[in-house]
Amino acid sequence: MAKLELLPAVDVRDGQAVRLVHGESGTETSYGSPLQAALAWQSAGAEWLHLVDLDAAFGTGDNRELISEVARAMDIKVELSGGIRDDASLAAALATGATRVNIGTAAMEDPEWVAKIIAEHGDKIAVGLDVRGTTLRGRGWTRDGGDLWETLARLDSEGCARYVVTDIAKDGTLQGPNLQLLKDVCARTDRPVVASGGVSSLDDLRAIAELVPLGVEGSIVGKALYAKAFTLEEALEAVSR
Ligand SMILES: O=C(O)c1ccccc1NCC(=O)[C@H](O)[C@H](O)COP(=O)(O)O
Repeated sequence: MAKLELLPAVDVRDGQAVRLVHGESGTETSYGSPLQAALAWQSAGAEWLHLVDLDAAFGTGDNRELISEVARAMDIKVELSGGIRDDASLAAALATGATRVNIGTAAMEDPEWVAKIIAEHGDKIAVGLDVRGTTLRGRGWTRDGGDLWETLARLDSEGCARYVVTDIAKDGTLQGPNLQLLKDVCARTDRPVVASGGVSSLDDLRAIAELVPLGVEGSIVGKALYAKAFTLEEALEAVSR
């Protein structure tokens, strides 16, 4: 059976690595230098880094230079997220050398542009399906963006290569992933799914790994690593068999 990929997260706000609760601005816990965090995950054996520009996602500025510095310093694969909504921000994201970029808001607000970039860039484009219930949320998860299932069907028909699925109610809470949501998404698409939000324990990761045969390819892990619920080495070991 294919193993579950792990993507340790570095979410950047105002130049610092942070974690939010439910993705809400103002709930930040700071964890210092994003570059140091990213290098630590790489040294611990990560094959992927999930790197998020939260200011770009919220529209409160951006950390573009720092994000680029972090992405360029990595020898591992990078998934870049946050505020990629037009040609300029996409070009800047791809210029960092990121393996793939994650599109959120634009998938709801600018479907024609997203269809165009999917056609142009193939599996360098993933779409973030960030939901409360089955309602998508955009603009840093602050605004409703339509129905999950309608959007998934549209993106599938346009050839979207991969989805990053986040239950916002779980994100940053250490309350465990929404396994049912992941199963439901996998039942409606044959594209790989990356799980995000809520991982609290090695058992959570093992439970997500059970969904690999259904189409779950990877899991993002943020708060649990920063809170030292387990080490990345332990997590990689837990999903390696
Ligand atoms: O990814 C985004 O664009 C984003 C926008 C607004 C708020 C949060 C956003 N991302 C958060 C993440 O990707 C987290 O790193 C990830 O879900 C990890 O969650 P957890 O393991 O629960 O800390």
